[in-house]
Amino acid sequence: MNATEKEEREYLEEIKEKLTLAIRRIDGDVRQASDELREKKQYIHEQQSGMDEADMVAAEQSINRMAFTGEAAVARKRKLLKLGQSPYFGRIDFVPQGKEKWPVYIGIYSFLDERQRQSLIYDWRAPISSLFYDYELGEASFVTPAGPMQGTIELKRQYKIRDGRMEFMIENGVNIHDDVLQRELAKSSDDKMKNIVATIQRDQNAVIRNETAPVMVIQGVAGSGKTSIALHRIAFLLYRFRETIRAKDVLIISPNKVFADYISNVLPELGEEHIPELIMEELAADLLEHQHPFQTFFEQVSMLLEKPHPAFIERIRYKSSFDFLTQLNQYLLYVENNYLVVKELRVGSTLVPLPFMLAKFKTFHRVPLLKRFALVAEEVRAFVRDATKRKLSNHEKNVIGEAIPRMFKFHQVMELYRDFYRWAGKPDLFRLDHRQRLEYADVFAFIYLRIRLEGMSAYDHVKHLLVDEMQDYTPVQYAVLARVFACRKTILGDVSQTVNPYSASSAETIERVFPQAEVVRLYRSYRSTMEITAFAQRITPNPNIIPLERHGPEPAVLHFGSEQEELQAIKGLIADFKSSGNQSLGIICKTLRQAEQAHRALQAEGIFLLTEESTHFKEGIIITTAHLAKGLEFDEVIVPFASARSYQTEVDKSMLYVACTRAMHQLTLTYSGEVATFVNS
Ligand SMILES: Nc1ncnc2c1ncn2[C@@H]1O[C@H](COP(=O)(O)OP(=O)(O)OP(=O)(O)O)[C@@H](O)[C@H]1O
Repeated sequence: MNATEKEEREYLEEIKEKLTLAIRRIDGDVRQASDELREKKQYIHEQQSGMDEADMVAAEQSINRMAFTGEAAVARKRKLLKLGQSPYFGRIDFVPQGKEKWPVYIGIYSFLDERQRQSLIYDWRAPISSLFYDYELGEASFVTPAGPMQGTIELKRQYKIRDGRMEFMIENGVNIHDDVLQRELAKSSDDKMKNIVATIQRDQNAVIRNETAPVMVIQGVAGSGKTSIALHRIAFLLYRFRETIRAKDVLIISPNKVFADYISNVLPELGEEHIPELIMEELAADLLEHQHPFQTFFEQVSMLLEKPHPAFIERIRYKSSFDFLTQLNQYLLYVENNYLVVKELRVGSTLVPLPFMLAKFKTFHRVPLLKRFALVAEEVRAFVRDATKRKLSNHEKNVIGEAIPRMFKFHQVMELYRDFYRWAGKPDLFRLDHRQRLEYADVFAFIYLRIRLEGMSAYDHVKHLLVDEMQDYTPVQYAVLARVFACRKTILGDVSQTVNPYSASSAETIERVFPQAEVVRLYRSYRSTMEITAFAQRITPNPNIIPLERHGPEPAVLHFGSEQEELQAIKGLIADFKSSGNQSLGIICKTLRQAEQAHRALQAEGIFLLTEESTHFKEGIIITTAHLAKGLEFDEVIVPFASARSYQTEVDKSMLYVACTRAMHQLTLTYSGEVATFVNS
């Protein structure tokens, strides 16, 4: 051990000591708070009879305050305990111009020596911590609340501290990030998504710390860290704007419950509370007030995979186009200009003249059309009241209330939605599914019409919206999101990983809906070995992808005489996996039917079947579909039934690409008959 390392180890012990003391102090505070709380409750209980309402309110407030202080102390203690395990991961010695050297240790949370009023550990989100991510040795600057601060970085170190013990320390080198990154990526993954604070890369840091973009669109290749970055960005914004945004003010829209569960660890690991999340279908059901049953996205994709009917594809294709949104908007104009015929109105002996009626409709022209009638009716009632100089009877009120909506051709948004297809000259493109539900492609278009015609304010409280898997949402869906969520947004995805190529959106499409968006493109891929990335590139090429230099076995493509033989061989692969040291294995099929078939054959091997109904991510060996595996990753992936018979269409190709890009270290495809042509191309 050299002198520097010895010094650092001693310093680590010192910090741990200080953390232990701080924890003890908190324990004391918590004990005191709980004693006081008990005493206060006792006092109130005894004095209750003599207290008036104001006393009771004051007592309740003081109890709440005490409880809050107690809870805050407990939360702080939890953070300090975690810091005790791994207090910091980086250090820079920064010398601001004309000032003394400033050693800055950076950790997952901040730690202040309260007695000396000195920061011992800086939160990774603090302004000064950006130096660690953005610069090597030499000149550097960061932005403080008082303006930019220039200086020089004289030293940069990285540490891996686990269970309070220093595992390694890396000094100054130009590639210090790469060394640690390589070690991190070579590890096996056994669990849910993890935080990456110690190895955030410069381009990723720029996205995380962007404070200005009203809409941030991250288009990144498979494994480029999009989801990780987006979650770190939320943690950053919660820190930076802690006075105005709380965890409960953020909303994550995820593709499914398993994914939501898979990512649910990251923010708590970063010390933030749980963030509310919804899956797209839940949002849709909520916006439809649970009144219109509809097909799910999974069901739509399953139909495309199992029975790809041309008319069904045509409906999806049309409703996923930007033109469709334009036509809906044109139709709304047409409705305004043609379906509302304002007339004069006779109420008893009073005539409400046409100019009055027109003027009132004009006054409310910004109000959604179907909401205007009630407002105009109020005005008309006032007019008649003034004219007759008496109160109106209920009958007269009702006459007015009913007569005005009658000036409009339709009453239900569903009638208008059907009419849209007649107007567009495409009546065949609207169909309910075999269970009389809306097809998935219609859900957001119908919601869009509802919002435009009836208004909506259900999600005004959301201050930041995160949308993952953006490629799977259509322009109409984005138009709905834009209207429902007026807040800032982070939208991320990869157009190569669409599960439905007929309805895929690229960053460019999203830019058309959000012209104010800042688009960032990420090409470095961190997840897979170069061999796996090269293999996946043969399925869906992307010349821009930059795989991180990390090697592993070549992906294997194994041929068998029959499906039985194939499944028998997979049992052998599972046994190999169990003795390999790898911790997670994903067996990823094209369809649920295939996954169920494989599950039946492999059940004895302790495999968990993940389906659309699953709500939790499972560790170990999982069998699932490519659609559900999207966003997840495994040390090892097996793709069964990778035959030409099974993988034929564009949708199939997307599925194969998604399945292969889930593998971090090892990938095996098995098939019987002919191998899928996408694999050979
Ligand atoms: N800077 C980094 N340091 C360490 N690991 C990283 C970094 N960036 C990404 N990773 C790792 O790369 C893997 C892929 O990250 P993530 O799932 O966020 O990517 P993604 O772009 O959302 O992937 P996909 O679109 O393929 O689902 C994860 O294991 C993540 O921890």
